Amino acid sequence: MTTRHDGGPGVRIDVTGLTKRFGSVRAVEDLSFTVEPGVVTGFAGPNGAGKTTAMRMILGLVAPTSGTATIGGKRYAELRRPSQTVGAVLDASAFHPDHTARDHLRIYRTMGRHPESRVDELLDRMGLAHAADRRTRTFSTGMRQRLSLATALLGDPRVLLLDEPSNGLDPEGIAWLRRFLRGLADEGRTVLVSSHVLSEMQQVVDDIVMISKGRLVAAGPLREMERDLPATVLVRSPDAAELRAALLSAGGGRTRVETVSDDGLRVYGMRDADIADLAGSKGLRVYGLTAEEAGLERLFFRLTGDGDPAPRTALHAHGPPPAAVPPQATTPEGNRR
Ligand SMILES: Nc1ncnc2c1ncn2[C@@H]1O[C@H](COP(=O)(O)OP(=O)(O)OP(=O)(O)O)[C@@H](O)[C@H]1O
Repeated sequence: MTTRHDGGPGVRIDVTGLTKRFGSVRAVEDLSFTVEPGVVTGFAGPNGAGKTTAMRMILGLVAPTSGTATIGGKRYAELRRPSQTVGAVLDASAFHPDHTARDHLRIYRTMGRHPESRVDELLDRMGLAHAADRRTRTFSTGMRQRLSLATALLGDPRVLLLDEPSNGLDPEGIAWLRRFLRGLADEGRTVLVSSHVLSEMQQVVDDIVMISKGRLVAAGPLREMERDLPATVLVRSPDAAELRAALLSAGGGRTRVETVSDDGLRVYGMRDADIADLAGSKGLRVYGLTAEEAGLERLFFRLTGDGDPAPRTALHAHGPPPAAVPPQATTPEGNRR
């Protein structure tokens, strides 16, 4: 077993040929990937791609139609002390509204037979000590996410599976979550975190498993995938048609130009300064130039062949990103309520 981190033995997740059909719905189809310890692995894909179903199969909550998922070489049902091996958050809202944060953790602590000291330790670590005796009905989304994570960590598990943990978090909450996930990986843990917001995931993950319509699209280190993407520049110009012709003519076959809106072009294979110079020399107006980073969204759309996503950096041509979806009704220990 390998780990890219020095902090103790790591536990790998192996998913092999995993398939789940619900009647005629192919939720997960012949999915194979590994999740390594010591890094944060993003499980990315649009709504309905099959992320939750795959995670539920890894956790033994849904029986696969075929294929296997193992944690440290064992299926979930074969683990001797599951809550000391795997912590999971599939739903950050599954709390009894009248229980306090401390009540909640004490119940799960008792069920998992974890040391009593874990409750206060985790309330502290999650920044919830001040709210320990408040009823969870008064908790904000961010506080609920933190309490879910605390529950998942009660058994000090080496493996964490988190389904859309950034859902509903404000920018400060997302920044906290990023630091938290990085800390878990730095402790040598195996961290699989799903999200349908690819741009958000890009800032925290080391490895990525990308799925679409239940199938694997790509898997591997994010940096390597990004390297394969050509740099692009978004250009906003009221003379877009003329500029497009000039770019193609000057680029001599090395430059590709995509029309993204009435006055928006995406240019492949030419630097922003060269585009500005060319436009100036032809007397064409340019109102905006944005060098785009090789983003996960572009990678995803390129790999799935579904066309490029709406440009968000400069042109805002196609409206806001999709809304977050509510998580599923499952407790951190995986039992439906
Ligand atoms: N119990 C079920 N019965 C029938 N169909 C299901 C069931 N659970 C999931 N599905 C279907 O399987 C597909 C994958 O759903 P899943 O929730 O795993 O996707 P997801 O990637 O987690 O999406 P989201 O980001 O929206 O949560 C969807 O078409 C969904 O409707």
